[in-house]
Amino acid sequence: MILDQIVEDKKIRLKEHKNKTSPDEIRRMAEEQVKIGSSFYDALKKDQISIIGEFKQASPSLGKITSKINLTERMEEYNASVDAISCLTEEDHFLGNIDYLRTIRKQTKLPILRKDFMIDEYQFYEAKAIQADAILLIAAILDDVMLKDFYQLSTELGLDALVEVHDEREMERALKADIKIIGVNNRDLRDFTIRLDTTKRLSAMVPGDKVFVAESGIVTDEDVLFLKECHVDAFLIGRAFMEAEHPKELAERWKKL
Ligand SMILES: O=P(O)(O)OC[C@@H](O)[C@@H](O)c1c[nH]c2ccccc12
Repeated sequence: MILDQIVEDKKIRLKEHKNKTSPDEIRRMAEEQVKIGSSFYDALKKDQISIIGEFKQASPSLGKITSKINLTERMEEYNASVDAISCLTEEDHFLGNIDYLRTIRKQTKLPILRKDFMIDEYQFYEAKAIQADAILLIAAILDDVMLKDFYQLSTELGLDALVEVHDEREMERALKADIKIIGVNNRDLRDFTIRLDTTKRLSAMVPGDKVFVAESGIVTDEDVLFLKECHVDAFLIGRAFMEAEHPKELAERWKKL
């Protein structure tokens, strides 16, 4: 399964990162940071629907994504239209990098989500050191103990955690761990099929006080209308924004729909 491969490759990358910047050093860097970005949680919790705009240059399911605009142009559009940014930092399968997040940080005060496969404490200090405001926790690659420990560490570091689930069992685990921000990935990472109905199915389990995020496969007006019916608080949009000449126009239209 692709997820296993990504995690294996991540372990190798992690070693490289630790060799370059030692765990002691990264902790020190994390402690030194003054928060620049606003609150990820607050950005999604507000009454109106929120949009998280992603920066993603490739993925195992979509291959290489060609963008018509450069990163600076993209950030101008995002700054004027979305509520939070998601930046892929996974190198091998998504062609991400922590340097992209650093570049984005210089161009926005919007909250930034570090989108990666978090499997080691080191990555949380690193996220803090590069001035991310939030991190992603993927329930499918974490057992209950890791989920709880990483969630607690995030909170201690002042990082919001978006916990990603894909089925009822993972949703139950997230609810048991008392996670505040829950995302449903509509993409099945085992075969890459996309079903927006996943959000609809799981929405019934989510108590009203949670922040509920629909992720992946949101491309058309119909998709947006369908998900609004599911009472989500936010959409996470990658490909549609990456391929759009003017993501701002799309974001504005979708908010109003
Ligand atoms: O490009 P899309 O279909 O709009 O999807 C965005 C986002 O949901 C997707 O990139 C994503 C969701 N969960 C992830 C976990 C790891 C990497 C990437 C992801």
